[in-house]
Amino acid sequence: KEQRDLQACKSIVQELEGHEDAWPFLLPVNTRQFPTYKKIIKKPMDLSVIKKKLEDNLYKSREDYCEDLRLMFNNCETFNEDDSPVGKAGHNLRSFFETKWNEHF
Ligand SMILES: Cc1ncccc1N[C@H]1CCCS(=O)(=O)C1
Repeated sequence: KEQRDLQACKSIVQELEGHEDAWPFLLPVNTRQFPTYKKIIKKPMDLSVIKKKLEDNLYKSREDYCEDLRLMFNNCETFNEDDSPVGKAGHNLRSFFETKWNEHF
């Protein structure tokens, strides 16, 4: 049922936010600090936006929500080297997310 899905998606976001490798994803990337980001990444996404969209009921389905999380991780891989601190955090948090996703659904 959709209501149960929404609750599961909210709890997954909370678990991601509490993960030690969530620090690069808690807020939108600062484009003053990373001036090329807007040019390279066409659709920025972060955990604060995903959380807001959940709260505002903007996701049509759990797949819609999952798409935003995968967009966030793919943006990270596009912009960051795999062996950089942000790149490593992205790989770790993605793995944590996919595990939680499979636990719930
Ligand atoms: C996810 C991401 N992709 C590309 C560049 C930067 C980031 N995240 C930043 C978020 C604020 C802290 S930081 O500036 O160290 C890292």
